[in-house]
Amino acid sequence: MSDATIVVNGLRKRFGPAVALDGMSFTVRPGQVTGFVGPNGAGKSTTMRVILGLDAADAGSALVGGRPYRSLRRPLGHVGSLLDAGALQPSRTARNHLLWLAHSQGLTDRRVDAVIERTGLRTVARRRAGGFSLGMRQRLGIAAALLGDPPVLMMDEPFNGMDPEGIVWMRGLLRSLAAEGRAVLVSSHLMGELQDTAGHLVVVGRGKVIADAGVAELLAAASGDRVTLRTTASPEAATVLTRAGATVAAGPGTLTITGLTAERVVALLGESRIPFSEVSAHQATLEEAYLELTRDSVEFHSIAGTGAAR
Ligand SMILES: Nc1ncnc2c1ncn2[C@@H]1O[C@H](COP(=O)(O)OP(=O)(O)OP(=O)(O)O)[C@@H](O)[C@H]1O
Repeated sequence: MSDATIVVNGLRKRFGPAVALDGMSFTVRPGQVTGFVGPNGAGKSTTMRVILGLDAADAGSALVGGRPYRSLRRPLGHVGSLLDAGALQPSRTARNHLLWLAHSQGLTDRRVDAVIERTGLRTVARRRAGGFSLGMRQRLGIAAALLGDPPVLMMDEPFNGMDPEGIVWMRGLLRSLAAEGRAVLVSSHLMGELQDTAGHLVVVGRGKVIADAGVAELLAAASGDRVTLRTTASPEAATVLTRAGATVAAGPGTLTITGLTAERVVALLGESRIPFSEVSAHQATLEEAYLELTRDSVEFHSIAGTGAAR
């Protein structure tokens, strides 16, 4: 799918004195889920609105499959989006809402039934959307986004309001949409939602990109080279490992070692016949990696955290 890219280049946007976008640039590639994350007010929604032509940027460009959204004749066939799941006519049934959208874009009733099936809405398709829970509205919004079978998908906080079963379902759906070769951009606040789903992360703060990298790469960088060791012979272990060049810090019941790999630690302890019950390389979570990256970009730190509560 060569149309499956989003290219955002140098976007700037002010709302009065507030700078919403300050040179936002990134590319969303096909075949993987790209997580779009950052603190409140970082500019995620504004970026998505500019990509969809709902807000005009003061400078820069945003292209979907190489073209500005506004130049697309049948946009649903190029990009599907979920921005505000509340935006629907409450008296229409879910199916009628989708039929109305489909007919406005020259799409068939068969597409409507296909997306109802794919989003698990079959049993409620003839119910009025006004009575839907937020999670069901999200599914309906996603059904609408999929109507035109677009190569590009963009979703603003699709996990919002979903119960745990819905979250698991959503992760699977996002992964399968990406596996079909689509470019999938998903904003989220909760890193746990994106762990095991996103292959790539675009981390933003204060209107620009802070990090743009593969998830594996970010996790490796955040994990550092720390190794945890559990042993009943701490002093002996510390002596051997320090002599081999490591820095050793004692924690509750464990030693934390930097400067040696877990394999090397095991080998050194074995050579010196020092007993141990655990040697493990520290594996950061996506949330730890994210918090580390965005530490300087959060608009409102908690008062206790800044030491200002005196
Ligand atoms: N219509 C608007 N009028 C005035 N200011 C706006 C408007 N839309 C966005 N902003 C401001 O632009 C900045 C970026 O907001 P945006 O909603 O894009 O961030 P976000 O990353 O999506 O935040 P959140 O995670 O809270 O949804 C914020 O400072 C916000 O207050």
